[in-house]
Amino acid sequence: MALSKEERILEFVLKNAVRGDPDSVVDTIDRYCSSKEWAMNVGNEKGLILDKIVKETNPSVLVELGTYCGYSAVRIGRLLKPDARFFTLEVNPKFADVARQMLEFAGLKDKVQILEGATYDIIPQLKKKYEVDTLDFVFVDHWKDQYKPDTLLLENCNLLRKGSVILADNVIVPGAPDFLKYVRTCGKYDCTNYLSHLEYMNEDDALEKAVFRG
Ligand SMILES: Oc1cc(-c2ccc(F)cc2)cc2nccnc12
Ligand SMILES: [Mg+2]
Repeated sequence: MALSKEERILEFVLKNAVRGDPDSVVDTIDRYCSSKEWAMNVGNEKGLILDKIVKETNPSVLVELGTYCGYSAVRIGRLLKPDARFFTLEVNPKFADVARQMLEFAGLKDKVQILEGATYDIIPQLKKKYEVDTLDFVFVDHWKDQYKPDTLLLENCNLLRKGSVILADNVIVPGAPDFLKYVRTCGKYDCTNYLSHLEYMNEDDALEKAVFRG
């Protein structure tokens, strides 16, 4: 069977990046996806904004919704303190398998836990099954129609506390209008928009930061 695009990206990393060096993994994925095949990684331009917000937050317990090939899991994982607990959720088994190998190659296997399944099944398990109290940081980068429902689920599962940071990718393209309207008007969040560009393209895109008021 021919390799999938995600497997081609992984193969390029295994051949061209430096094992155990997360920065080289991130740079190598960006090189492949900007020159050979576009893929929906957050990319380096929005990635630098993500880095800055992760560093400012310095999270101890965090979740990513949508792992894909593991690009942002490597990006975030490389900035975390040794005892941080980072869960990344992926519904597609093939993507989860690529991400698992990507994280292992980057040397982040023990820092990032990939949870395979639907966010609406896993989020309600975080407290009891994964011993999470509340979340310091959530990176939302999965299917746009899930952004608002999963934000409501995080609230209703009491996983957010005063200061919990939700950072959402793609609020312009593909866009998550119902999520944006909700976090900006419900009165529970302080919102900031970070205008940038769609990964590997010149098209506008943005990240939205929504800090829970508690
Ligand atoms: O960063 C992203 C970009 C796109 C995407 C696809 C096709 C286009 F034409 C433009 C943008 C989809 C995404 N789905 C899930 C998570 N992140 C995504
Ligand atoms: Mg995205």
